[in-house]
Amino acid sequence: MNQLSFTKMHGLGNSYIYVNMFEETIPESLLSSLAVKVSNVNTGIGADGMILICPSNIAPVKMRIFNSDGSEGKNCGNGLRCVAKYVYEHGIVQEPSFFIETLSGLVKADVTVENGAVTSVTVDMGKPRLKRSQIPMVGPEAEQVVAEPFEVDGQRYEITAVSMGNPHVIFYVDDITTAPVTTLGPMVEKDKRFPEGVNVEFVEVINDHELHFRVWERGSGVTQACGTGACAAVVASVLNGKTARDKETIVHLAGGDLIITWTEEGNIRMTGPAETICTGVYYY
Ligand SMILES: N[C@@H](CCC[C@H](N)C(=O)O)C(=O)O
Repeated sequence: MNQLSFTKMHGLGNSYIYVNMFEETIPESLLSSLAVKVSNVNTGIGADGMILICPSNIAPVKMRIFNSDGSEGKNCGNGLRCVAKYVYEHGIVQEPSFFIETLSGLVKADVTVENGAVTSVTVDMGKPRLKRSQIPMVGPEAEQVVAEPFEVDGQRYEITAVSMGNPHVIFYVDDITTAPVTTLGPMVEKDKRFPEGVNVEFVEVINDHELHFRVWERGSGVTQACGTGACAAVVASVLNGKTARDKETIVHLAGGDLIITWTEEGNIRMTGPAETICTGVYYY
């Protein structure tokens, strides 16, 4: 039987099983099925997926994220803050500001440390990608998808699509408590117009710097929070004239709040917490 040391961490309730690949070895062919197994709440550890903290040739560390269905994502906002906490607290990095490699590029993390523990992390998530071909979504490649009519099951909606290195689609709702997260979410996640699938977000605008947010994540379903999704919601809200550019926006997720700014220079800055739940050994 194989065994694996792990750390379970969460960012606003979006939990993953973190594996330190500086010390562990897992064959590439097992990663997807292992993510499914460890995520299972009954027969595994229970999480929204698995995140690998890996050596990198271009940064101090590389993050790989697997959803609970075993699919590999290209980015994860809550995961980045947890990886930043892990590598700082485990001495893999010594400076409070450092780069993390992801499958969608390099991002920069700045940790806030109190009594040796990381309490909050700001990540410069880079620039949102707005062309249809970059989401990706079928249709005219160079066009943006902003307040575009979108029909599902005979019902008409309006969508805005944003890539934060991974695909997001935003639906505005009048009341977040009745948002059709578990009904519309899974239908849109696998809609053919999004050839790589999509993370589906529901947003209620409170005012020009505050949003309510719920999510159906590609590959994981309902989660308490999605960092890249919250960044995408802020971008969508600026594009739709609902919130201001270059101003801090508070995004209220099911698991707590993120503070996000789409800066004048074009990058997205996200600040929020990262927490360690437990460590252990998993047998497989
Ligand atoms: N929870 C994440 C996003 C995880 C990946 C996503 N489900 C995908 O497949 O793109 C976040 O905090 O950003």
